Amino acid sequence: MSARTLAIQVLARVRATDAYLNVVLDTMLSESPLKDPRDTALATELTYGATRRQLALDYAITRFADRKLDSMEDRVLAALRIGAYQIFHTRVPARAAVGETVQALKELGMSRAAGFVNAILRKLADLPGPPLPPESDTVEYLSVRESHPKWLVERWIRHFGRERAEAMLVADNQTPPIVVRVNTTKVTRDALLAQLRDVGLEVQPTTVSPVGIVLPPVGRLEDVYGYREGLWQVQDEAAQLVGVYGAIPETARVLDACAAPGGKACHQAEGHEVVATDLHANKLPKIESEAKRLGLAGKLRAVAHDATQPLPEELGEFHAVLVDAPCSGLGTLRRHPELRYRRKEEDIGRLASLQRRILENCQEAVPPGGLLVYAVCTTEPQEGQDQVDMFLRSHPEWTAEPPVLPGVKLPQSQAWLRTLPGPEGWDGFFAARLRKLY
Ligand SMILES: C[S@@+](CC[C@H](N)C(=O)[O-])C[C@H]1O[C@@H](n2cnc3c(N)ncnc32)[C@H](O)[C@@H]1O
Repeated sequence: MSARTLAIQVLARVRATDAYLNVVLDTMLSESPLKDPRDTALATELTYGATRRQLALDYAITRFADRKLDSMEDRVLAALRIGAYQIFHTRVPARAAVGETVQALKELGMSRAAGFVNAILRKLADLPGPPLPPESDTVEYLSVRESHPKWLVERWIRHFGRERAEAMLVADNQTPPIVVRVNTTKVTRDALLAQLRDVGLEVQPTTVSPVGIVLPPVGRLEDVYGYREGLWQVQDEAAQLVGVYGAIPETARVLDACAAPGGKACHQAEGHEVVATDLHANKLPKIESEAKRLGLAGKLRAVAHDATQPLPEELGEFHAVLVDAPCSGLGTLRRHPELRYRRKEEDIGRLASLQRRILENCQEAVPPGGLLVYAVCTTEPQEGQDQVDMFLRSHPEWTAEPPVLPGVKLPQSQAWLRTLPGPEGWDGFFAARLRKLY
């Protein structure tokens, strides 16, 4: 199988089943591994790139197609998107992009559609660049140019201003760097940086997180130095900052109430005894296997539990609770490129209500003097700052208490930790550190 044949099948399956792109890609790559690692890299770039740019590619394809995109067979539309992506966004010469994509479709037994796809792709290849609406309509223009739904473009301009909103849209179309958190129970960051350089990797420390390392593009992460030994765990710099910002005292027993897949729970387990709960029992083995790989299994227990419901007594008492709540995920669109087309504006209010219920329930588990760290990987104030403001207004026994962290300069506005997608290269996160006074 070629990279393009696999890429067409991946996009077709994502469209047909509404599945996550990363899950389908990983499954298909393990079912039908490509022999050359360069083909794996190409299939990854084509599927992620064509999904990130999907709205703009569809805008171009629609110009030349004599039928509606919705009525096209999944593999035909996937081939058109993959072909158009190569033409507009890669160095593949246009002629090869068209020829190889049409060939891939034929290999899938779709010879009858090949002529149709060939004709459209050739017309796209003749264009000087991707077609765009007039700049006079800012929202429509940015929506197509950066491939985000109009409601989201409008919303970001309203919340963050045109300049920041544009930077966020652009950042969502970049491939994120691979960032790992050093397992400080096994190695220091300086020592791990030196060890990774010794094996020939060009690594850099993260600029703000004191425990992060940026890796260069690598093949399988499992083959990178230190993976098997549990010296690091993949985690975006902004997600690492949530753990750092939490600054939970060393002796505290910690509940991570929404823990899967376990990045923040394992971070906490480096210094604390942690109970990691999640609504979905099928997500617990991933948390457990990561804790085991990192040598933290003795410090972490994973349990299925709904965070809107009172905690079972047998889980014991906690000094601090982390609520990394289910959210709209709008701070992580570069990692989950299909999410921007699936999310609806109404989801934000629905998720904010769920977060509110989780927060209300989890605050009960914190004793006077204890901490609650609330975090969401979204850009939306309704799920972040507004949520916490509302909580504090109705709970005079709680206060926001930003940590004192000598030597760590956090991106912080007033009492909160907030990161936004943009040139800083990290995900969008919001976190608040709350103390129960009485
Ligand atoms: C943002 S993710 C947590 C990420 C995790 N803290 C990490 O750093 O790897 C939110 C998690 O909340 C879980 N979740 C959703 N509703 C929940 C509920 N009612 N109770 C507990 N967990 C829930 C989801 O299954 C999801 O794994």
